[in-house]
Amino acid sequence: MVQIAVLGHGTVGSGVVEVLRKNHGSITKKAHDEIHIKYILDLREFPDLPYADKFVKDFSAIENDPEVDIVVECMGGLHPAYDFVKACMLKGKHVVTSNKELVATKGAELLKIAREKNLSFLFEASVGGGIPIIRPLYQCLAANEVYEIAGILNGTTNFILTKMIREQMSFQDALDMAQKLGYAERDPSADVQGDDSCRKICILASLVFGKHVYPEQVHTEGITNITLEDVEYAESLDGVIKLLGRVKKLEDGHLSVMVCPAIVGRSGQLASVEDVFNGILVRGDAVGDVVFYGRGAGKLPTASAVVGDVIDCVKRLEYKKYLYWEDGEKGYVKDYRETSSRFYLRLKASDAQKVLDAAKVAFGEIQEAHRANAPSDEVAFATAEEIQESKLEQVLSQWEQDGTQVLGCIRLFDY
Ligand SMILES: NC(=O)C1=CN([C@@H]2O[C@H](COP(=O)(O)OP(=O)(O)OC[C@H]3O[C@@H](n4cnc5c(N)ncnc54)[C@H](OP(=O)(O)O)[C@@H]3O)[C@@H](O)[C@H]2O)C=CC1
Ligand SMILES: N[C@@H](CC=O)C(=O)O
Repeated sequence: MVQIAVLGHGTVGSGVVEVLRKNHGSITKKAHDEIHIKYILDLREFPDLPYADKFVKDFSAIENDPEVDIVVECMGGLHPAYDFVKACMLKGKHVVTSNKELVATKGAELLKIAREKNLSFLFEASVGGGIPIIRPLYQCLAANEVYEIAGILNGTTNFILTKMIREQMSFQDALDMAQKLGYAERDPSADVQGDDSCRKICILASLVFGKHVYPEQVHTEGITNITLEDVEYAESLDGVIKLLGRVKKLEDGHLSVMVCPAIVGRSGQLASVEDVFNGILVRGDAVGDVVFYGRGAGKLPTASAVVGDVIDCVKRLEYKKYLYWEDGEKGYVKDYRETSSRFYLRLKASDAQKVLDAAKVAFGEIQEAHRANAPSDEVAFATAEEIQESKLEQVLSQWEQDGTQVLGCIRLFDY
């Protein structure tokens, strides 16, 4: 019998317990051993649960119990999650976590400890909720030189955007719903400001390219400035707005990594990913394009990934399969201002035609965008060519000085 402890009994932790209890028989067969939950750590009391006797409030009971083989961390946040996970590993316990903030920030260090101590440190649920993506990347696609990953990596924001686009629901109402459904982070600003997607693209980039990419190296924009007007203009360009995380390997060996709202073409591979679903496009030199799709958040989908890791861990208590990446370094991720994209711009100017003429001079060919009942002082267009970010900043700053107001600026990506 393998004894485990679950840290945190919120959305994910309670889902993990539920799945382990509900599917106990089949999980035992697949793990070739019985998995027994010895402790559940939480700050709250759960006296009415049939497993109320397992709750503890003192972490040291778990840390110091040599019978606990695997610790499943579902508390979230960096502290005390990092301190607890590290302490458990130093005591020789394997760790499974759903905590992307932990992996994106401390992954290289914790993977090093795992290797030194001959332990598993697994985190399938940290990216894409219930979608298998970590294991396919380091196992099934290991033959490839992966050169690009782009994905809708956050269920909450995709849910909000879908509600705004399909039902004209307000941003706040959609966010409230996502919180009630257990999709959002404890502090939902991490979802809507892009930090959650940033952590996830950091994990994927670190795993695929072998060197830690830290969240502070990644230019990150959220969806808080996206309006229903932008949604309508995007439709006229035959596109749809999605929050994307993207990493590309550049020819000089550096990475371009970014999180931002983007207009993707309706016929592209990510446009139809709606609601809480995530879609992750991986480009490999042998396989070509592969898209992973499924529920990116929520209690049971996430528990599915966590429990899958627990089973894998139990099967490998003796023979580890190491995940690994090195510490990162300054300059590894290219300054986003040196990269280029196509852009959609929405502007307010007293002389709209003058702005369109100036746009053609600055950016070359443009495609005008339209929406019903647009005021006469509003113009919107997409550039046909890619523009370097630093050049765009210069042009927009000059226009603002000349009295043109930038109401919207969104990249266009070909996925
Ligand atoms: N929700 C989702 O769909 C997904 C979440 N994740 C990740 O999984 C992790 C957990 O998320 P989620 O379950 O949604 O979060 P919740 O806030 O629902 O659950 C966290 C639980 O941990 C408890 N907790 C927090 N700190 C401590 C502590 N110091 N000691 C004991 N218990 C503690 C909380 O107790 P209390 O409430 O009393 O503070 C709460 O019960 C996060 O890292 C999240 O990013 C990953 C994929 C999907
Ligand atoms: N808040 C996250 C939860 C899963 O990672 C999301 O909405 O995607």
